[in-house]
Amino acid sequence: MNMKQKSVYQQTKALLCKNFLKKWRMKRESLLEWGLSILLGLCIALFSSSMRNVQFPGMAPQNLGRVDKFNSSSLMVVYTPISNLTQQIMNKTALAPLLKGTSVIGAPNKTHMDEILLENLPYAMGIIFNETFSYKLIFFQGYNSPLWKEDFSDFEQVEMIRDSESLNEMELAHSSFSEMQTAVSDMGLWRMQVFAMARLRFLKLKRQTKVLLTLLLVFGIAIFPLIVENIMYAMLNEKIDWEFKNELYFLSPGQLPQEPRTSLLIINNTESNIEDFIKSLKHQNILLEVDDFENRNGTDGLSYNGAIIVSGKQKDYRFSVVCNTKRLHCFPILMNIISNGLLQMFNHTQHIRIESSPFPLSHIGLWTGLPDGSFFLFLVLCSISPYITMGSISDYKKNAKSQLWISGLYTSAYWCGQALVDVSFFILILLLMYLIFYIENMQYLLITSQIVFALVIVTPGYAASLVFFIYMISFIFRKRRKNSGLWSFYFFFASTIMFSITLINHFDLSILITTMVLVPSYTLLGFKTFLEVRDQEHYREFPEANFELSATDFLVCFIPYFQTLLFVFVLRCMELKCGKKRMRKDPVFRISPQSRDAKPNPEEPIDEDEDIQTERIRTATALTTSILDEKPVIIASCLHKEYAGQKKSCFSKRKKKIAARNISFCVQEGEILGLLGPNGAGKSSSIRMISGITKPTAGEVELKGCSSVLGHLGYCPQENVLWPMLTLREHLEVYAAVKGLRKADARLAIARLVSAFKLHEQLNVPVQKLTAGITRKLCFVLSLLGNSPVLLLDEPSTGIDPTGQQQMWQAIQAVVKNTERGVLLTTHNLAEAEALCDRVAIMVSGRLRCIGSIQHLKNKLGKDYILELKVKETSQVTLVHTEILKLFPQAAGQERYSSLLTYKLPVADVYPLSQTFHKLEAVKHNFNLEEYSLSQCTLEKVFLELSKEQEVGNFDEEIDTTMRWKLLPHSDEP
Ligand SMILES: Nc1ncnc2c1ncn2[C@@H]1O[C@H](COP(=O)(O)OP(=O)(O)OP(=O)(O)O)[C@@H](O)[C@H]1O
Repeated sequence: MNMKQKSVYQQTKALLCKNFLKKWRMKRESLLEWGLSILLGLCIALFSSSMRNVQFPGMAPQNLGRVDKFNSSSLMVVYTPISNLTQQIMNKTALAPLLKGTSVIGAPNKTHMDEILLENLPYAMGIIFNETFSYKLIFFQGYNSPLWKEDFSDFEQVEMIRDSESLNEMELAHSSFSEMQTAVSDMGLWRMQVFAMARLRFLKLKRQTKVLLTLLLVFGIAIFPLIVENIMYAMLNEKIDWEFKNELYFLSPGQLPQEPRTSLLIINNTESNIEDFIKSLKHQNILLEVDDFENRNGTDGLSYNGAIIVSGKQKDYRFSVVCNTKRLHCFPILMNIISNGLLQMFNHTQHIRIESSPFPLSHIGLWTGLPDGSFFLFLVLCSISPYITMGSISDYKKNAKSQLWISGLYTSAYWCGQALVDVSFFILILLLMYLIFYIENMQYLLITSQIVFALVIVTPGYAASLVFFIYMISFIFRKRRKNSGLWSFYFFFASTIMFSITLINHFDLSILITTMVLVPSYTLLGFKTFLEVRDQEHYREFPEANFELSATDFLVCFIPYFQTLLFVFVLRCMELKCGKKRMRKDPVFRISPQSRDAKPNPEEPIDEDEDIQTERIRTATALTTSILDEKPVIIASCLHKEYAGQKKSCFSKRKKKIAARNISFCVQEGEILGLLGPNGAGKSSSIRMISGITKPTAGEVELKGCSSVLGHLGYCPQENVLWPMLTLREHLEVYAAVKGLRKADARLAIARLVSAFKLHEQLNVPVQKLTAGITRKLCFVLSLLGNSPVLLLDEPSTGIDPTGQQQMWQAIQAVVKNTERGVLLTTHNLAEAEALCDRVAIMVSGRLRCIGSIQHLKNKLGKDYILELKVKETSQVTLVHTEILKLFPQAAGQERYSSLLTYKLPVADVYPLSQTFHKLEAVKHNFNLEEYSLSQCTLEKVFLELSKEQEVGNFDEEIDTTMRWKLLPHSDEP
């Protein structure tokens, strides 16, 4: 084989292996599920051989008035500050139809504006323009403010005005939520959340065609033996059911001889006339041969199929029948002829018919009395529940559960809401199975009102116990795959084993009840068996009377209820031990918010800049202060996070990955803090620790309002945590209910957010069909819903178009400004940070590198100059480098590509610029440079350079601090 062939062969082999592995991993789960279902099907043979989108009520149309009906002729608009731009904006704004006749006045500053506003109270409104993108509108409460406007059409001519309206909408929406939410009690909120979770579960179940198809398949398997039995029974009945008619062996009068029929021989041994009997036989349409003279005794010769010998006296006949041994059914026919003859003699009009029927094959009864197919039906019924109730595993894996908890969902509300739908659905399936069982066994069943009552008690209990049992299993295996097929098989297997144990022990009641208690899937079948046993016991004593259930019998019906209570309790304990940090005190599970216990940070901060040290001290002080008003909204103190890294080989030690090192910062009320940093710097880890999703290895987090009723967070995670089958509207409605917004409030809040973010067209589209940008917007909008005192936004604007980003920025500013809320925002977009953040912190390799206002960072890091030189001949590079260091002794070399040299020059080296350029011109001339450039260092450049500190692989062990970029010393002069 030559090299080329060999290579093609190897490539093909590799491709085949890759494809096989890929396909195998992709299909493994479905294979498991379907495979096990088929396995379940195979058990049939073994066994028998052994024995809309539902909408909340649509939004009620609200006539809230129109903007152009807004009586503004007497209104005065005062704006500040006065600049060319603000004047232009206001002139344009004054042309808008709704401001027709309104006087627009400029005020040099805020104090001046307030004076004018007070003089003209209440017919005045103020506009304060900010430096960046936004401006603030000031209205006197209750007067003239265009609060409830849904119609934005008039605004489309002036984009600026429309934006301000959305901004205003957002502010108003948020200020109104605080009043609404306090009105919802703990139990009221719990109920709302339960219904929201039930609705969520119902929608998911309804739209998961795979689950429904699997259920249908299992259901089909369950009733398959019954169907087969019935078909076989019908076929056998049709073929074998036949009547033993006289014509089978005997000729009719006047009929020609025809094999195997003969005439019927009557031998009269009575010595008298038997005319009455003969007459009655003639009515049966049989050709008779009567021997009155005792010529024949009926036993000799094969010329007759049968003979009746009559003896005795008149009216006291005795009959003997003689049959041809080759005619199998002749005896019953002769018996029937005699019987009907006698009936005729006694003037009875009816006559007896005899039929041959097969043994009822479809009802080969086990000695419990349960027929085969029906018994199998019950067994499969026990194992159907995992297909319905294991949805919480996917919620856990997709982080949807964490997201709901962060949004304030009570743990118990999550499980109870799910159970509400799962239990009802399971009861429905049970009832359907009962119906099938009843139809199948109608003639054998003993149904009394007491049995029906017992079933009515036991069925919901059984459904609830099995559902909570599976919730427990789902919680334990929440990090694994959803092996519903496997669990279904285990349930089937366990029930079969339990039945065998009770069978071996001759249905001993104590053993039966023990197995019912120990194996929840067997409880129903056990109860059925229990009824059978009680029936048999009763029948032995009183064969005639119907058996009735005693009070102790009814106690057995409550076994599943005890199991349910036990499972709910275990679930609660597991949630308490391993669940997420709770934001609120659960009114049902009685779990209190977990105290964020502080573990001391092992690392001492080293080589930290002054601003980081100041922030650390500020954070420590804020943590210990007892004055609530001075408490920041977010306090992150000495946060440290270590992840267990991957092993390089099975013998090597697992290296830890440090994502955050001793981070301290706080966010004040009304502040937006931007957290910047390169990929893998530890931003998301920090935000996850603050939200409570991840537990810090060391350090402490304190959030405002976390132990109060409003203790939930507005969190927009980096990945979109959504349910693909649900529509945008359904997501908003579910989260609104979780956050405790009443229906009317939720409707209003949703309408406002939808119109502010222009999501009308996507309202009823399932998330899986939305574009990435819209999906991201939805995640952001969900975090805005409700009155969250803390907003944690992890790269919210990723994938959103510039218009959407602006809407988002305005919304963030609107919810924060002049409120008690604080926002922590991570972003890679420096423009976003500049537009939004009051302060910015830059993280590199898990450490905070600098923190402060944008201006502070610019002053601190962005003052140096960047010198770039491109040489024509690479041999000149060393010479040029030496020359530059000679001319600018403080120059710091940056990256070097073959012919491109980059230096960072401190301001002191550069000024005066004329001299610098003179020197550079000389270098260009002497060293034959292609080109050179000298430019100021931007914030972006600083960010990029700080990012370079983060070397790949730093996280496995300690950071190599020798690799750190040393900032040049800078002077305070400009
Ligand atoms: N669950 C985890 N297990 C192990 N390592 C993790 C885990 N989560 C994050 N890391 C590691 O921790 C480091 C910090 O990750 P993190 O997601 O916090 O960075 P980031 O700054 O948010 O990055 P990006 O900007 O890409 O979102 C990374 O090296 C990452 O690989």
